[in-house]
Amino acid sequence: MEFTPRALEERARVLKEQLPSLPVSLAVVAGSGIELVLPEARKLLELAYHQVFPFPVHGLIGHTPTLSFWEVQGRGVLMFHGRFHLYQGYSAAEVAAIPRLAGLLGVSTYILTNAAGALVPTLEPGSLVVLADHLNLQGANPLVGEWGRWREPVFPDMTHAYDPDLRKLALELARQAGFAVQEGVYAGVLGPSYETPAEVRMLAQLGGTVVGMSTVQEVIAARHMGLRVLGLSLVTNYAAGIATRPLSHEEVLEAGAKAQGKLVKLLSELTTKLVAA
Ligand SMILES: O=P(O)(O)O[C@@H]1C[C@H](O)[C@@H](CO)O1
Ligand code: HPA
Repeated sequence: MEFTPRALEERARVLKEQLPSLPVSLAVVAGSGIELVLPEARKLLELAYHQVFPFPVHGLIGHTPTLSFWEVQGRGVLMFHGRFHLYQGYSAAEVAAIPRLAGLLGVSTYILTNAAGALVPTLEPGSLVVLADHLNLQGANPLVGEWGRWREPVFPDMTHAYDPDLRKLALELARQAGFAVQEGVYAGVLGPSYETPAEVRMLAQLGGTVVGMSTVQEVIAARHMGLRVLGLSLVTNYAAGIATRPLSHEEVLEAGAKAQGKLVKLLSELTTKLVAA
């Protein structure tokens, strides 16, 4: 059955009745191999994705697909553990369901994390990249057809897709914590095969800093919903040709798990600041 705006709106209506009645301001999405928690907050509820999304959910190693609801200073924070990827066979509309649902539930700020490969040799695995922009090289857009007509604007501006104030705040907090961090451009490819060394050279020449297989559809949909977006890439590996050994998803998951402490700390501080603002 086709996934329609009506189906998502209906699901959001039902979820609003199930979720604790706190004003929700923030949603956070965890990328591959990244287990996110908010150490200073209280988890009030957890729902499996098949209870949350009105389309069939099939998983991928590295993801425990659940939505958790946290209370931070009397406000609600949604955490989406795992995302939908085009390469898994999900449509662009399904991939974009997370930010759209978050928007319907009242979220105004959308923070996404992902695991990504470094396109430049100076960017070491384990470091963080605050996304300043992206290249959508996935050959898809979540606003095509009915979803684009769902709400205004039909042609959303993407000049400041990644919110300048949120970027500044994330950079400041990461630097204060002593993390290796820089701003960069996310080259979003379809996958699931990793890039060839020639593709990696091309992506770097196009202006990419990191490469990954997610993020761009979500960001387009989030901007269409009017959400402020912050994107954080955890560099899990050097991209092909820069890396000295073949790439594997297991390695990406392992590296993600090893460095996720940084993201947990940064997100915890960001959340506290943003919820209080
Ligand atoms: O969901 P993210 O973008 O973190 O997942 C990355 C990109 C691919 O799905 C996978 C490749 O190993 O990890
Ligand atoms: O090197 C990569 N390429 C594409 N996607 C990725 N996700 C993690 N690492 C990579």
